[in-house]
Amino acid sequence: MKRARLIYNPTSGKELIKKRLPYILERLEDAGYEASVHATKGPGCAKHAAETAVKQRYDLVIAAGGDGTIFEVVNGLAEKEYRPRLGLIPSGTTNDFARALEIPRNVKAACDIIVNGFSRELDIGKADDKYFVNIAAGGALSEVTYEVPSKLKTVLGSLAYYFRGIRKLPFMTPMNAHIEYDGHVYDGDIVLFLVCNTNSVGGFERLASKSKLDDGQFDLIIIEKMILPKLLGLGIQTLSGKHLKHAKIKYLKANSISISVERDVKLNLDGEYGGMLKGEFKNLKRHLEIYVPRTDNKHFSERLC
Ligand SMILES: Nc1ncnc2c1ncn2[C@@H]1O[C@H](COP(=O)(O)OP(=O)(O)OP(=O)(O)O)[C@@H](O)[C@H]1O
Repeated sequence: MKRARLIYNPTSGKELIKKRLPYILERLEDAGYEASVHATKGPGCAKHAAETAVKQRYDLVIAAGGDGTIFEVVNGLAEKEYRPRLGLIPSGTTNDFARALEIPRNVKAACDIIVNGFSRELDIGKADDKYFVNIAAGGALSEVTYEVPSKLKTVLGSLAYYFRGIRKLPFMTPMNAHIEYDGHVYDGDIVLFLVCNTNSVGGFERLASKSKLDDGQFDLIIIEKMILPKLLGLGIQTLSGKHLKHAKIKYLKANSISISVERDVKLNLDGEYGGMLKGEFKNLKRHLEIYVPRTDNKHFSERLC
C-alpha cells in the first residue's frame, strides 16, 4: 500500500488547518494511501519530519502550511537520493510557491490535485548548503519577511509584510555588489537583488513574469541604487508588472550565480533567514516531483497538448 506523510504547521496563516485534518486524511485514504500526520512544534521541525519520511521510504510527503513550512520540507528532501513526491496544501500567509504552481488555498481543491495524481518535476534552488523554492534575496527590503512576527502575520495576513516594508523603505541603504552569473560579471551599487525560482514572490505575481518552473534557470533581478521617490514609484510599477523595463533594473536568466557584497547583508531564502552573504546559487533542474493541477500553466516549459 502507498504511504503518505502529512507534515503541517498548526500556527500557519490564520491557524485553520488543524480543523481540516480529518477531511485531508479521509481524502488520502480514499485515494489508496495509508496516511499519517506530523504536527510541527517549532523551527526546524518540518525539515526533520521530512528527513524521517525519507528514511521511512514514504511515497508521498504533503507540506501543509505556508512558504516557511514548504521551505523546511524541501530542505529535508532535497539532498536525499530517494525523494518522495511532494504535495502542497497551502495554509500560510502568502503561499508564494503554491500560487506559482496554481494550487488554490481551498483545502478540497488542493486535495483534489494530490489525489488526481498529476505531477511535474520542478526546479529548486541551492544556496550554499540550503535549498529554496521561491527566492533568494539580499538587501534592506528583503529583510522584511522574517522580521514579521508569526502572531502579527496571523492577525494581518499578507498586509503584515507590506506594513513592515513601508516602514523600512527610508532605511534602504545601497550596497556595492560583485555578481557573477554563468560566466558574466556585474559590478555596481544596488539596493536589492532577487534570485527567483518562480514568478511569484512576496505576493507580487508579476515580479519575475518570464520565469519558468522547470527550465533550470533562475530569473535574476538586480535593483540598482536610486533616490527614494523613484524607489516608491518602482513599487507601484511592480504591481502592474512594468518594473522590468525600468532603467535601474537588470533582469537576467542564469543557472549559476555568485553574489558578494562589501558590507554585512542577510540572505533571505523563501522568507527565512539564510545566513550572511556572500552566496553561491545553483538551479537544480527538475529536482523535485510535485503534484500540480493538470492545467496549462504558462510557467512550465512544456505545454500540455
Ligand atoms: N508549532 C509551531 N509553533 C510556532 N512556530 C512554528 C510551529 N511550527 C512551525 N513553526 C514555524 O513557523 C514558521 C512559519 O510557518 P509557515 O510558513 O508555515 O506559516 P506562515 O508564516 O503563516 O506563512 P508564510 O510563510 O506563507 O508567510 C516556520 O518557518 C516554522 O519554523
